Amino acid sequence: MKIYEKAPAKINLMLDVLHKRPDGYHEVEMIMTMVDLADRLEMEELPRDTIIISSQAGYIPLDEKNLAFQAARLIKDRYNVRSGVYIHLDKKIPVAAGLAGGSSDAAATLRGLNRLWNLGISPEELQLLGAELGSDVPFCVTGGTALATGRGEKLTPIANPPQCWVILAKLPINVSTADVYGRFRVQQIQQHPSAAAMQGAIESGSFAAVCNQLGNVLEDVTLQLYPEVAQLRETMMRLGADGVLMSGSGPTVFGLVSKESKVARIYNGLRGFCKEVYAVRMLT
Ligand SMILES: C[C@@](CO)(OP(=O)(O)O)[C@H](O)COP(=O)(O)OP(=O)(O)OC[C@H]1O[C@@H](n2ccc(N)nc2=O)[C@H](O)[C@@H]1O
Ligand SMILES: Nc1ncnc2c1ncn2[C@@H]1O[C@H](COP(=O)(O)OP(=O)(O)O)[C@@H](O)[C@H]1O
Repeated sequence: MKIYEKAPAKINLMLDVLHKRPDGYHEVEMIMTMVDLADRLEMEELPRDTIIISSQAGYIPLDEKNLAFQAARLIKDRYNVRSGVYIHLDKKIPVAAGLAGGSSDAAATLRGLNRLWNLGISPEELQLLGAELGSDVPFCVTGGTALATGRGEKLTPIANPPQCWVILAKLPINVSTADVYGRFRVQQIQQHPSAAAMQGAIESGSFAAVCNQLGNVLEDVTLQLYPEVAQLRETMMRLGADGVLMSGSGPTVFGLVSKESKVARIYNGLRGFCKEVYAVRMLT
């Protein structure tokens, strides 16, 4: 039997860092949602006690460094599953981009193997397993739109933002999340974005209000390291996106656009500047 799972990318509509914790992680407040740009996973049971990963993408690890491998190993160990699994990853989400591609693959693996092996694990338990793999994995398990606190693993589902187009642009730079958090200094932040204000904007259903509340304190770090990302951000604004922000630790910059008539112009304008551009819908 084969099981298929879709692993969508996330964007952070707001991201604030409160402080660095004694365990080295940062306490955050984020509002995250999913967009319709997704990896596709195919999972098939193997009689032997082994985990095999393949992918059409030549640039991700296929061994135990792969987050899908780690998710399969975790679920096998925790639930004493003797059989193995073959997982094929059809990668569409850019890697190390601030879009949680690896985390979403891990979450899709947890969901898929729960079905493949009839384990009956609840979504809450899958989220707890996900937290052992990475801070963004619990959100990717259930998706939707959520306020994430703690190191990102404590989730409160909230309303979906008003439907719109999301234009994503990624320059050929790989950003390390650990490096960006490592360089972040909370005392250098002059204006913190507000989770409450973003939640209010979303609940009001006003697209303009959502655009006004976009904010990400990690932008300062990544934009300073890579001035070309700042340029890309400005270009997206100039081309007429209604709201622009860097997602997560970057370097992907996204623009929210309400009018379909503007999408092609912005998309084509960016393509002159950046090879990887996607125009997708929010997954609401
Ligand atoms: C910044 C965000 C925003 O959604 O996303 P990405 O840019 O990675 O997509 C997340 O906080 C990333 O979550 P994730 O990529 O799962 O991070 P993890 O694997 O848990 O941690 C990688 C490293 O980032 C740092 N880290 C991560 C989360 C956090 N709240 N504080 C941290 O300081 C730690 O140094 C950790 O060793
Ligand atoms: N299934 C996977 N897909 C993508 N990257 C993966 C995967 N498994 C492990 N990785 C590694 O995880 C790192 C971060 O990848 P990714 O999740 O795409 O970044 P981000 O969290 O910034 O969105 C990369 O260095 C990549 O090699």
